[in-house]
Amino acid sequence: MKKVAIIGGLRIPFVKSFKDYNHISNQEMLTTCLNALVARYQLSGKRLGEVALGALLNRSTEWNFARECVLGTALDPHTPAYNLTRACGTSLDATIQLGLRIACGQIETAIAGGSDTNSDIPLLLRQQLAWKLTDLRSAKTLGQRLKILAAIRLKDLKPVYPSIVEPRTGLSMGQHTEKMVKEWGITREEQDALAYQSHMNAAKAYADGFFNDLVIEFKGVKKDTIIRGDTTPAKLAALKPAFDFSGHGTLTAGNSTLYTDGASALLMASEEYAQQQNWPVQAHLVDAETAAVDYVNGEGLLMAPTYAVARMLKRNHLKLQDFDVYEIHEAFCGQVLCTLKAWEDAAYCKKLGWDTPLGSIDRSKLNTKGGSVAIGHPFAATGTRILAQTAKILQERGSGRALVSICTAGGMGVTAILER
Ligand SMILES: CC(=O)SCCNC(=O)CCNC(=O)[C@H](O)C(C)(C)COP(=O)(O)OP(=O)(O)OC[C@H]1O[C@@H](n2cnc3c(N)ncnc32)[C@H](O)[C@@H]1OP(=O)(O)O
Repeated sequence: MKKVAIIGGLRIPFVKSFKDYNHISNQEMLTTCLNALVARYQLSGKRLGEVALGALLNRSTEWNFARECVLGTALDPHTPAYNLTRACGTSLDATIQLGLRIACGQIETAIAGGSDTNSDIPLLLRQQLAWKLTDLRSAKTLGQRLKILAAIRLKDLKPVYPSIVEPRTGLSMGQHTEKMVKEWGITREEQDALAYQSHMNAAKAYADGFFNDLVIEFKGVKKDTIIRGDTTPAKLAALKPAFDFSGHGTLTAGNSTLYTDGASALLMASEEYAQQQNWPVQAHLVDAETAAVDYVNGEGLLMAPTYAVARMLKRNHLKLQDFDVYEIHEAFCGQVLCTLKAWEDAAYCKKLGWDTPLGSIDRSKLNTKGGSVAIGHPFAATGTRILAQTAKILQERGSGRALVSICTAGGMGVTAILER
């Protein structure tokens, strides 16, 4: 197996939805990231082995989204590309799939990436109207057409908005997380403290220039807009619950990810190819694991990373404490805290196949440059956002091992180990 090198990643600023990137398409956002990678690594006219990209809120007419993005760049048009989605784990999964192909020697270099926007969403027609319009297309006579048109009702015209509600439970991600934090006894104060830390870490990373080469200007926006260096524990404590209005809700706009628009991409290569190109290697992708939970029958929706990490640690003969960097996607601060608490719980860890608890992590190593609550979470873009950040942290450290973990809708988890 060849060593899989992460060369570097970048992204456009992540912004609060319905504001700066109104009506900007996923394709434009992601193509911008690809073109920036092309310029940075002199890829103009070069054929890459493969490109894997994803967007969750994409139009059905953009069925060849990834290839269209590639054709919008200065890459050699002989570069193949394919769409891939695994909810919020999309671009981490794209990196893993491409990494496997690099490791097997099938390809030498690749780009993974993702994009999502709530400000240019694909609205759908109601199914009743869609069927009527399909029938209209195949109607043979004027009479048949008039009959179909006459059957269209005003209520048929109401559009269908995509929603992040689990179809099998009817609950949103936030409502599921409210259930999880109640099960694990995670308090509002703990969630707000993690949110505060996320904002402080991100604001400090910006002040230190950490994001200078990770975030490129787009549409006049130079930096992420969700990060609040001026937030305070008191401001966070004053926010009202956003998902549970019974008086017992603890998730708020402050300790949850806000709806976000953005895109990110990551260049990878085999170790040998990176050397030939004189590309400094930031880190190596060492292993990865995915998992799923039975949330329909009671498991916590966003707890699948607990399983994935437990399996990945066993396979690599590692302990949870054998990491210098922990990058855990903050879908909600509550979900991160449930995950950490579950790893400390002996009975739960038995279920994960461990005789002893996985134990605690050193919290000072967690999301040290800010997590998704502060930076934002454009669903499919988060994976390569986290990987680019993690690889750079490892490069700056000079050595070390990082754990990357993302929970996803549908009760899945995507996790990976990076080393330098
Ligand atoms: C696997 C996964 O990743 S699952 C996750 C998938 N993602 C989701 O489910 C998205 C969840 N997010 C949401 O549903 C929405 O963004 C919500 C409900 C959290 C918040 O929506 P909104 O109410 O529109 O948020 P908004 O940005 O307006 O914030 C509400 C208030 O909180 C304030 N606020 C938000 N964050 C902070 C902060 N860190 N500090 C201080 N105040 C804050 C805002 O200023 C605003 O105050 P205002 O009403 O006085 O202007």
